[in-house]
Amino acid sequence: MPSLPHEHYDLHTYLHVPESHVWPSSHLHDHPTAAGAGEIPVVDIFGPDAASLVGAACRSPGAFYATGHGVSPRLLGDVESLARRLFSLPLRRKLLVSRRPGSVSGYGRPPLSSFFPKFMWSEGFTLVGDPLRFASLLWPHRHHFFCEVMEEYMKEMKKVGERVMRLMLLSLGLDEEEVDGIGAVAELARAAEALQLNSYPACPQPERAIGMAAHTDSGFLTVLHQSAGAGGLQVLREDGGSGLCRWVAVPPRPDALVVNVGDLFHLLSNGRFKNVRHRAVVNRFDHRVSAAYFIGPPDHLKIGPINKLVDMGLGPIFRPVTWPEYLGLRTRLFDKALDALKLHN
Ligand SMILES: C=C1C[C@]23C[C@@]1(O)CC[C@H]2[C@@]12CCC[C@@](C)(C(=O)O1)[C@H]2[C@@H]3C(=O)O
Ligand SMILES: O=C(O)CCC(=O)C(=O)O
Ligand SMILES: [Fe+2]
Repeated sequence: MPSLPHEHYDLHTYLHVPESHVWPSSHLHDHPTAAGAGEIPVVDIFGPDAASLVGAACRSPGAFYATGHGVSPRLLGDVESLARRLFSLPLRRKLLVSRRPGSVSGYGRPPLSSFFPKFMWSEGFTLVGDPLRFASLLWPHRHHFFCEVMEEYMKEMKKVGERVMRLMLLSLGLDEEEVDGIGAVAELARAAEALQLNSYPACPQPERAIGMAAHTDSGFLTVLHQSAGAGGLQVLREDGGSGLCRWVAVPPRPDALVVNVGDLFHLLSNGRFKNVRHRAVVNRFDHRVSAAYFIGPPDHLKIGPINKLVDMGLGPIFRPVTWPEYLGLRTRLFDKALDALKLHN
């Protein structure tokens, strides 16, 4: 296999998984078919009892299928086909928009990959802010469609995120006034957001590779669209009471987006909502793509446990932090970052 610049691999060309992408079985434990399916709650986010159903799902497992979201299938299809088009561009073109050191956006490996000795079976592109500066380099003569679709998609995702966030806060016992008052939802209009497009080519030996290593997302919440087909998303679920965990498959549903609780909502809820650990496995036949939309607080806003949720006896579990500070902590500590904010052990 010819070597490519910057250790980039064309994953569509391999008949065997190269050593660089073979993961030790300790990381892949019970991978991938052992995962049960159909165990993630489904919630109509404008339906009856939406707040209490969302609340229950966010306590455990920390993820749910959101239906009734109102995002058009046309828009979801456009995002998916543009993601496929982007990743199928020649490598030299994609490298024009590669993620620069210290920058959050661009083409290349996501930050979590630096914590693992092996490469993941995926390509990623992170979009923060105006899509034009990337699109004009990727498609010098035909970038308008990409920009229009991504902008429309981010707007729609923000609406879904805002709705879900409101339901989450209401379910925690805050009333409408408090929800607007604490700033979280009101501030969402100026929230920080990022869109991560992921591409998982079919893999000749899926049991030896991983598409996206196990992690929690750092923001408030993530809204994920995944292409129809084999699926690959799995969430870690505690088996009722036993303390044992197992991976549960979250296959694509045509009517649903997947919502994941992130670290900062775990912190905001003083530990009530579960920042769910998840990963993406790959499969032999299907080239899967996903679009993960991350919502977090605006950069300047320190997020700490909501006063009303702080137990009088226990006090707050975490100290306040901004999203950029927290991303900095994650860069050093990865999945131990939240522990570093704990006020008592
Ligand atoms: C806003 C962000 C969330 C993210 C880090 C980032 O700055 C941009 C990429 C995002 C992503 C996507 C893949 C998984 C993840 C853990 C990673 O390494 O990069 C998330 C990050 C996150 O949630 O912290
Ligand atoms: O592709 C998926 O199903 C998961 C993606 C993901 O976890 C992420 O982008 O943070
Ligand atoms: Fe994630």
